[in-house]
Amino acid sequence: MTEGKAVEIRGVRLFPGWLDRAAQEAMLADLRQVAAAAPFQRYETRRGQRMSVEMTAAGRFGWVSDRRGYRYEPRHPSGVPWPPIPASVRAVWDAVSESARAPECCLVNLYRGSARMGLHQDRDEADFGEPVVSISLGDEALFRIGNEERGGRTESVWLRSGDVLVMGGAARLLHHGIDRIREGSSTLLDGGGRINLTLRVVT
Ligand SMILES: O=C(O)CCC(=O)C(=O)O
Ligand SMILES: [Fe+2]
Repeated sequence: MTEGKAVEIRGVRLFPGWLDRAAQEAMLADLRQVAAAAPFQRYETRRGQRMSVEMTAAGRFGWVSDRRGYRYEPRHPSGVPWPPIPASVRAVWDAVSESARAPECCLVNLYRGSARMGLHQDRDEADFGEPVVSISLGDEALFRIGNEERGGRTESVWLRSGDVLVMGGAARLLHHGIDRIREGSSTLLDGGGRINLTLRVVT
């Protein structure tokens, strides 16, 4: 782990290049095991649209979506419990979250091709005093940061492989999303694409 200095954008703290290449590869190996136990899925929304991002999770809870809506669940849709959060991932939380609690969910997002994530707030958790910690692996992604209210001006920043970002404090409920991935900008993932991890305290 290489400790860089934080850049702040609207209170979101970005640590560029927090993980070096070897640490990224080790984390990816851990995530392959997570995905073997709890395979990636493209969830349906309540309105019946398939999300472009493939998802899985680790930890006590995983975030899922289907025709009943979205929520945290203690099991993968197949019925198996989510695998534990890898120690390599947990170490990042311990280093940057400034939280006294342990993360209860590591949501794993896989972006391939034209996958994107629209502007949204992370607000399915019980305690907004706890931060969300995000880790980027693989292709670069254009991350858009908005406001607590809907609408208004936004700012964008490219997230690169190994970058870590913390949305906490006054920035916890800012709208954010991924406009697009720069395909082929990283060689980390076989077959290209980007994995994003978000660590959250759920209860
Ligand atoms: O992929 C990212 O960097 C952001 C993911 C995100 O906002 C989420 O999973 O809630
Ligand atoms: Fe989010």
